[in-house]
Amino acid sequence: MQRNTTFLFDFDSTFIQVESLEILAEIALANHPEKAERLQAIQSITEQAMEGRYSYQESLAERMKLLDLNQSHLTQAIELLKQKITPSILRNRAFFQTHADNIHVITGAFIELVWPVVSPFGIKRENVHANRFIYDYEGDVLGYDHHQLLAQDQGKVKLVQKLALKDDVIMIGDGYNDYEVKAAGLASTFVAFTENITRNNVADAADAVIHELEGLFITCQLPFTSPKSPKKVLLLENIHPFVELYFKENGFLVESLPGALNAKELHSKLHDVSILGIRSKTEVTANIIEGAEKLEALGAFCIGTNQIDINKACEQGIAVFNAPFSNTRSVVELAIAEIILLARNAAALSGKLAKGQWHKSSTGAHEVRGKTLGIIGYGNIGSQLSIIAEALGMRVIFYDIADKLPLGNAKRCHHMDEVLTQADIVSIHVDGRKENHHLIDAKSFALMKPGVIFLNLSRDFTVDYEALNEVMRSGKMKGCGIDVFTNEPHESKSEYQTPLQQFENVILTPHIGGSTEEAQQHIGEYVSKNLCSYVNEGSSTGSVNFPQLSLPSMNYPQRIIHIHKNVPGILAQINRLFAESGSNIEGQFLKTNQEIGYVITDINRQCDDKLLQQLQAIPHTIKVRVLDK
Ligand SMILES: NC(=O)C1=CN([C@@H]2O[C@H](COP(=O)(O)OP(=O)(O)OC[C@H]3O[C@@H](n4cnc5c(N)ncnc54)[C@H](O)[C@@H]3O)[C@@H](O)[C@H]2O)C=CC1
Ligand SMILES: O=C(O)C(=O)COP(=O)(O)O
Repeated sequence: MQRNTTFLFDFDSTFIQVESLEILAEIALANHPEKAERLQAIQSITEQAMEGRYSYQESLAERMKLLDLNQSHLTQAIELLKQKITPSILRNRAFFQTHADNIHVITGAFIELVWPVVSPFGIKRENVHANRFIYDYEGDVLGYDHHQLLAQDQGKVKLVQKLALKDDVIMIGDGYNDYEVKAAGLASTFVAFTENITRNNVADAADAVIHELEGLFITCQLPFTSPKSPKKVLLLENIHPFVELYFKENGFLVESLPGALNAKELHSKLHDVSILGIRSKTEVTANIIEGAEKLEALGAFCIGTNQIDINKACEQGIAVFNAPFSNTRSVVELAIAEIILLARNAAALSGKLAKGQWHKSSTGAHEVRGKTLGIIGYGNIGSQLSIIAEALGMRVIFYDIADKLPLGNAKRCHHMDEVLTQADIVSIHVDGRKENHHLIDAKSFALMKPGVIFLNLSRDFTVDYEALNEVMRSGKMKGCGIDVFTNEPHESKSEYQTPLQQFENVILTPHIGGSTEEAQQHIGEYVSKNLCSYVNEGSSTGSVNFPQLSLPSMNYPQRIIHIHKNVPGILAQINRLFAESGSNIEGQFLKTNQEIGYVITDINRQCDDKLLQQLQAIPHTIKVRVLDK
């Protein structure tokens, strides 16, 4: 970069995506009767001040009068603002760290909010210039320090004047008061930053308009460029907020949507997406995968992967990841709760009392101690349920198609019918493979004992729900707990009808078995880290369809990843091409599974286009990826 350049950054709507005072107002006015009017007034004053149509000094005073702040509002606002850092700022953290001596943040926002957000970027405390609150002895905000230069009209101009910078100065911001610094002759260049908001009069006055921070590197001809153009991540179905933050911090562009998408919407969204994150609702069919040209990895932020066409993902060289045990405990706790409540008729009695009917009775209400729990599917969930049920004094029997070690005193049955005929409670925990369609049908219900309690917290299609309705209608069954339904809605708040709603002793939950904060946080951390290390370094740990390789970090100029159908002789062909091109292999890793061969080669130089084309042309090649150190 040119030496002796100082960069002055605005904070609100530049460093962060929002106006910090507006966020603070949202929090402080949350329960205020005039919330809407006051927020609107604050927004309108901010806008007028930012466009240079209103005195800054008065605008700050007016806005502060509308708020009644205390310390807890500030704490909440800081947490929110940390999540609102502008994406291109976030992915260029290295720029701020490298040039910390020459970067100042100059803002009318308050230091209490600004410092926690900018300090992780290595920006120096003495280079952050902001307003400050004044507090009473109880920590409530009395007001702000009117004497600060930044609280006054032309505050930024006065402040920069006082700094008496000797270097070439570049001011970057979205507001008219940022332009004023250049207009006053205190900066050689004013760069209008429009990633969050575009103000036409500000952009018109600017020497350059940049939509993302990378534009600054080009405008100012700085050799400091972002290492690669950022890859895009699409997150659906309300995935835990940690995930968005994690990907942004790792330099990805992230779009998060609250619901699932249908096939058409998903198809059109995926054209430029490298990583897709979903939960159980989004169907990722063969067609969708075929159309997603840039897709490298797919994360199921849940246990089940039956919603994804895994074979097609293998054919296209797309690695699929899930969280095989992060929500196991949550499902088990719900199942245990349902077993107890149904055994006590509590669901029916609670429903009656909710309607004003007091039905105190012990008839048909039972303890679960000593009762036989029959578990179908003794995997992660089934086996953990077994342990907790035994701890409650239940007798456990189970059936699994795989040879599973019985835990505690649980008894393994060799046929599902043995479980169905003996159990007082039957709980289904099989995986979502296609063969399990209507595993439990009318015949299965016929085998069960009268008064049985039935739970399905696995997948809807494992149970014939028409047959379940019939058996509930017949009165044979004591009750059922159902968490998974046919055609579940895509959005979290929707209407939903099922014939099971007509019965009393039922517990119907909207697929919340794994929906606890603990589970979602753990799933978020587990899956996003695996996805990130796959895309950035090639490690496939945690993948459900790729051979699992945990790789050392990249120490050589390039890592070439060759994904191919698992047929003999490919490795030899790859190595012949490396040898012929004069590349020295510094490290090599190979792992195969039934479908895929996964070869990772670290080489001592940048691979040229010819070599890449040759690697791609090896018969049975699915995909070649190149990772730069
Ligand atoms: N309701 C919810 O929110 C949640 C539901 N789930 C679902 O719960 C189910 C179980 O999950 P995990 O225990 O983690 O899976 P898992 O893969 O650890 O265990 C499934 C077990 O079922 C066995 N199995 C498969 N087909 C069978 C059959 N026909 N008969 C007997 N055994 C059979 C397998 O051998 C395996 O041991 C899955 O369908 C999963 O998608 C998981 C988490 C949350
Ligand atoms: O983990 C699973 O397989 C589940 O069924 C949970 O799905 P969800 O993340 O709640 O959409």
